[in-house]
Amino acid sequence: MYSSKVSSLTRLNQSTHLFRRSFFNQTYINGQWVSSQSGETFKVYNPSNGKEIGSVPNCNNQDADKAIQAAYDTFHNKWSIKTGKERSVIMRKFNDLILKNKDHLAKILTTEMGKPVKEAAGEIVYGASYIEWFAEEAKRIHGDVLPSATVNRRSFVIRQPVGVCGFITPWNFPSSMILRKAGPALAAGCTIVIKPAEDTPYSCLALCDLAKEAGFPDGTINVLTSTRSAEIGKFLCEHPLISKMSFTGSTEVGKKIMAMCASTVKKISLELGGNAPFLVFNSADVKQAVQGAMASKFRASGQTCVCANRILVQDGIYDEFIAEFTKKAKEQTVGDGLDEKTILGPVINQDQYERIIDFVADARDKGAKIITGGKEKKGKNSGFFIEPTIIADVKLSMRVAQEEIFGPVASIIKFKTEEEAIKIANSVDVGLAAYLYSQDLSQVWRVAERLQTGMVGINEGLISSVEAPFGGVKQSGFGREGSKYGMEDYVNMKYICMGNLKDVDRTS
Ligand SMILES: NC(=O)c1ccc[n+]([C@@H]2O[C@H](COP(=O)([O-])OP(=O)(O)OC[C@H]3O[C@@H](n4cnc5c(N)ncnc54)[C@H](O)[C@@H]3O)[C@@H](O)[C@H]2O)c1
Ligand SMILES: O=CCCC(=O)O
Repeated sequence: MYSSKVSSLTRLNQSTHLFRRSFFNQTYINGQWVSSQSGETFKVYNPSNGKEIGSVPNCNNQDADKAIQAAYDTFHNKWSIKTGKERSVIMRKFNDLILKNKDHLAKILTTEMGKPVKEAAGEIVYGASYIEWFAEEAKRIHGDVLPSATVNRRSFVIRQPVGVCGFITPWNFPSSMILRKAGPALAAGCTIVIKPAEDTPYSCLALCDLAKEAGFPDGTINVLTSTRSAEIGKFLCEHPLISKMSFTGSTEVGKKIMAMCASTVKKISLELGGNAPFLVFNSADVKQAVQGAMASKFRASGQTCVCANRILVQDGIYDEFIAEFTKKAKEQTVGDGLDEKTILGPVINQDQYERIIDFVADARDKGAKIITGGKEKKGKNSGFFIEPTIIADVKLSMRVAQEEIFGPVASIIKFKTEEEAIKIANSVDVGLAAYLYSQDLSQVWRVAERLQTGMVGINEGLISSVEAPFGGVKQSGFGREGSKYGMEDYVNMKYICMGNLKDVDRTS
């Protein structure tokens, strides 16, 4: 298993030299490792130390066209014509290969993205779970027989793959955001063209090598590593041979994707930004709430779309919650994700680093209290580290309350009544995840049903799992990834009407 080009990956642990060489320096189109037709490459850096990891091809529209054409041919001639069971067998093998190489993939992920290697291994397992789940679902893409209003007719619904799918994915989950889309797409019989985030192309390329080993036909999975996001994005969205775009990233870019897809009326899924409210009521178990807040806020150094962004705490337990939360936050070890002791890695890059530091300054200037942190951990040129930060007495006018922080900064707002908390929670134009902590069962249902989000965690800070539908409402997008609902985004429903059935026409 895991032979040829990637054999160095299996030796990842043995020396830094081999480790560095195991990062692919070509992209993957039509089953081949290739350079860009532009002849250009771009550099990728490790956010823990600012050092260059390597270079990958800077693909252009010519490369994109080649990848789309390969995906189109493979869709029609090889992948969609397999039975669900045949696709399932290959997907199952892909899942097994990912899990077998979990530790190697985790190190690649940590090196390019920064999250601690244990957390990265968790992401690999999480991503693989979508391949495993949808490998099973591939065998269950059922149709329907509908009751017909006319005796000499029979009506059916069949569900068919949408066709070639374009994926544009973010850097914060370089592996699982791709696999979460690839699971249902591949199971349905679709082929894919992926444009991974420019900060983190290596996890995607390593997955392709495993996909080849698993036996996907050439052209089933294609990758465009590129810094030309806007150009390639437009090309994919407007290309007539692409039937569906699935985008995970910011709301700002998601709106552009939606507008660009209008020209060819593509099916789209948008998994966009959040601004999760985390409500802690007086009846909550405070220790449990703090544990949930730690998990939700500081996962991936605060760089997840479902991270608690506004922590709303009721006045009766406000001081107790802050004291306990501060104690736990101070215990976090910040550092290089490859160091086993690290709990919090760096943030992704200089822009993100400066954005977060500005958020803290804005809150401080407007009168919030910085309880702990708020500072860079080391010189920013040697890694983008930020201490876990807690800001109390946050007002709604502050940037930490209005915008998605995407960093290890917790903003805490005091509230008095349930009505006030719900009003604040729903006051933003996005609605991905929300959390609430309460031991009052009636309150739990009252509040959960009124929160304007696609997902709600009750007395639970980590809610993502393959069995559950992941997705948002409002400007957090639409479409659902994972679960029994996840296949719907990758199939078209076709109604088939069979008429003039003489032998069943009871009127003749
Ligand atoms: N809802 C979810 O499931 C989910 C998951 C992860 C991240 N996110 C969101 O993603 C954001 C952070 O990720 P990011 O900074 O990579 O987001 P981003 O929108 O800047 O980039 C996402 C992807 O879009 C590409 N891109 C950028 N500009 C583009 C353009 N004009 N046309 C086409 N593609 C373009 C990028 O290269 C990248 O591959 C946050 O807002 C976060 O909440 C959402
Ligand atoms: O960042 C968004 C994805 C996070 C998750 O799947 O839990």
